[in-house]
Amino acid sequence: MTTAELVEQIHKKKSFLCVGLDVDLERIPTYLLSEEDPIFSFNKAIIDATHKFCVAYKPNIAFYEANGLEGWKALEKTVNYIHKEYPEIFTIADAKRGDIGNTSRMYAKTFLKDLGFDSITVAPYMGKDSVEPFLEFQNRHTILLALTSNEGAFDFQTQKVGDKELYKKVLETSKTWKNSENLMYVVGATKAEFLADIRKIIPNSFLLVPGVGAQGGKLEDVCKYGMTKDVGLLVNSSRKIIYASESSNFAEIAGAKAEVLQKQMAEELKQL
Ligand SMILES: O=c1ccn([C@@H]2O[C@H](COP(=O)(O)O)[C@@H](O)[C@H]2O)c(=O)[nH]1
Repeated sequence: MTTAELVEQIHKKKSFLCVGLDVDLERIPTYLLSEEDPIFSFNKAIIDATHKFCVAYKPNIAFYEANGLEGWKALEKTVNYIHKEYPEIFTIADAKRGDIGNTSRMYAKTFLKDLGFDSITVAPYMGKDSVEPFLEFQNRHTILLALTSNEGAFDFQTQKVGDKELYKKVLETSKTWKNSENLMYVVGATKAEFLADIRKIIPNSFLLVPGVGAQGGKLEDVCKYGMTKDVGLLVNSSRKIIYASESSNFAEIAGAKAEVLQKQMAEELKQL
């Protein structure tokens, strides 16, 4: 999907919500566990109930890998289902990969070609040659970790390297890489106050913003400091939506939670 198509969808749905599909078998309704593929059954119900209110889905790959081969099969079925039934929706493999060039090339092939995700999260730590193999894919997006939502972000990312914080170096340096137009960045909603500075370096890039909901980040703050004229934001919420209810109406309740966020986003979009 191109960025222009993503922006079009955001305006059409009045939403920049990304629903995180972090399926934990210990948290899904127990009656689903007797189904042939409980992970896919859960995802399908969540997707069918929330698709009207969101523009992106983000399965975090850890939750699939943790279930071995069955998990990988469920991941593949989930991304195929989204692309077949709701082709207007942007898909994010939250895999946080990155390695020496020839290894990164394999990660990129797996997620962006074979599984067909529109984007993948990548760690910048190993530098240019670890990220550029992901950037080669046309109309696919590499979402580089810039300033993450967790407390540990202060261990390295906000520390100065020379005269500048590491996360700022990541933003500045990554702009010089080949096919950098295919870059987006992760910035945690819990670090919204950093967004004004971040926008000085990357005024137009799309940001994936996790941390609204369970981690306490505020949508209003993210919009105040991070929104661009083309919106420039995909705000993720996972647990607060998909585990809002553990009973048989879990999907309906997830839909209602997603709608609440969508309505807040529609209000924010009026200010553009
Ligand atoms: O900085 C980051 C990067 C990724 N994540 C991931 O996003 C979701 C957040 O889930 P919630 O349940 O809405 O807290 C999850 O998959 C994280 O691994 C992040 O939180 N922060």
